[in-house]
Amino acid sequence: MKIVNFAEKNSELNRFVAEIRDIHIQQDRLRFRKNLERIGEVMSYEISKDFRYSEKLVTTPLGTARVNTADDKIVIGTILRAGIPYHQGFLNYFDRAENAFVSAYRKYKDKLNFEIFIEYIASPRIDGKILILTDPMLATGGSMELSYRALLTKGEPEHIHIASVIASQKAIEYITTHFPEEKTTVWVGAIDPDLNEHSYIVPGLGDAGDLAYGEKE
Ligand SMILES: O=P(O)(O)OC[C@H]1O[C@H](OP(=O)(O)OP(=O)(O)O)[C@H](O)[C@@H]1O
Ligand SMILES: O=c1cc[nH]c(=O)[nH]1
Ligand SMILES: [Mg+2]
Repeated sequence: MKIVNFAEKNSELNRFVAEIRDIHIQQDRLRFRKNLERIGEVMSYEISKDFRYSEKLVTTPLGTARVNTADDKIVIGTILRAGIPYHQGFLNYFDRAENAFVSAYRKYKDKLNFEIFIEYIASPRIDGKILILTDPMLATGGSMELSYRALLTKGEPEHIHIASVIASQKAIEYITTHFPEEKTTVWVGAIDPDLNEHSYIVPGLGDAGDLAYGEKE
């Protein structure tokens, strides 16, 4: 399985990731959401290099230009809530893509133990399409896997791109054993070493959904 870790190369994307992590900057919700969106845009550009292209003829006012454009059918799938601004970044580039939304939430039995529940799914058919699953945080990898399984009720994608901003090392291992090896690619802004006892990524950034939209009850 190909795993692309953007932190291994220096680029402006690192600054966006640094800002969403930084306790002095991340409280600015508008900037937090905008940075998730910008990271989605940068990742879209990189992922687009893996698509299939063919030459098209474009009529300009002065003649005909030959342009290589992508032929793949793309579905951007997102996990609520923190996925929303990140999703928008992908949609800014893949503006002709179809879209899927899944809700996944942690239901705590006590302070430390939780189950993940999927209650809502809105998706087109995904057979033979390129499915880009976007969620800024991959902590245990459980929400991503369950969301993928929920989307499989809508067909079998040709390829799956998993895009996250911060993943734990454990989640990367989880994804490599729970997604089809031959047709999954993982794109992450950074891979962090630890999960704490609440299964939050350490150092991570905290709760992405709360930082984007405010605390919930
Ligand atoms: O890999 P996992 O262990 O499943 O954790 C990751 C999930 O946690 C976050 O969502 P959260 O449950 O905080 O929901 P929210 O976006 O509504 O805050 C994140 O956006 C992922 O969906
Ligand atoms: O570190 C984590 C884990 C789950 N959800 C988050 O937003 N952050
Ligand atoms: Mg959250």
